[in-house]
Amino acid sequence: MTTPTLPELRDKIDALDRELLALLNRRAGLALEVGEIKKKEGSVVFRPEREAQVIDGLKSGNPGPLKNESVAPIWREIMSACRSLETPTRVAYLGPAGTFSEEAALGYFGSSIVRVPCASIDEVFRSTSAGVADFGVVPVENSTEGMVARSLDIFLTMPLFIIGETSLFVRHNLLRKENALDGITAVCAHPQALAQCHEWLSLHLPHAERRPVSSNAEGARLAAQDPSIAGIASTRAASEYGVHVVAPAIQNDTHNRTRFAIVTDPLRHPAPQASGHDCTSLVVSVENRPGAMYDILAPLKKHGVSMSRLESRPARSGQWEYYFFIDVQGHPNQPAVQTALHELRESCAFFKVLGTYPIDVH
Ligand SMILES: O=C(O)C(=O)C[C@]1(C(=O)O)C=C[C@@H](O)C=C1
Repeated sequence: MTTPTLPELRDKIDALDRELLALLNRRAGLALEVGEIKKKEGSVVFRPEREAQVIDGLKSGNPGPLKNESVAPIWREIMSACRSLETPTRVAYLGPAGTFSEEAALGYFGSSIVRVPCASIDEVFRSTSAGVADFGVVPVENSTEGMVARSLDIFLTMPLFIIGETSLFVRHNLLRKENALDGITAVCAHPQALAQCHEWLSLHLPHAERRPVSSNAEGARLAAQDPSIAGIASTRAASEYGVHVVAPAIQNDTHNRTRFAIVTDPLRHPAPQASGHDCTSLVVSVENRPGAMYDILAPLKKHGVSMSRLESRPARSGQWEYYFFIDVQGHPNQPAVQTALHELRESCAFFKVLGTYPIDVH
């Protein structure tokens, strides 16, 4: 048997690509029909639970050699393109172009979206609440630095609902106009990025001022204007602002990940239905009394509901009272979850469901 030549193999790839394109167009046609039905019903287009099920189903039946981790990004893009035929999806995130929040938004919704870059996390929440955007993408937790306090505080007051989550490996790079470390007097980046890189900064730029700015992309933009300033941002931001990566991967933790929540206005978008692999996020507060914490955890144990996260934030009452942010596995339409939440609510001074959504599929 003769091995095929490069041109022969490429001809075969071209033929398959034409078949794939024809199939994708048939899929897009079906999505358009689905869109018509939704328009008649007056129901929403974006269905995170359905998208999670599509990806889960394909991954579990994937015969390879395509790697399973390639399946989710490919189908997110396909569904993003199909979704955009049904209706535009406007997504707010902490901008400007080149931020990790933008990367998270594109990773979750795919690139066929209308981008709504915002100047601050507060503005992401406000734009989503005011209907300037359909969805907002906000950082909630970092594997090195812990919770993003500002996001959690806003969750307490804003009537927004979490409908999804996504997480991103965050590789921080030192960016500068000149390709050298000499002469850097200030490093401009988001406070979280400065904290996530403090070990490298202390070792290599101990005398440079660490100047917090509104986003890492803003730091990259400032670095592009002034050679005495360095920024800390992604390689995407480096090419966006035309600066050098002077030192790659300077974060303290090589496995540095940030988790983002996808939020929406519950009056315009219903909570996702159960996908089979779901998470429910809550915030509760309890009176400052013995056994209060036990009362929170007991209903979960009693009904076999797993808790995947527990964070506390001071309630700012001056009384050493706290809000607890809790993630439990499951969807409130499952009887065990429903009963556990009901019992939990009884023992809490404050109880709010922040959202229920499919667990991030990679
Ligand atoms: O199944 C639907 O409801 C669709 O609109 C189709 C589709 C898809 O492309 O598969 C697109 C958008 C939704 O978020 C979910 C899935």
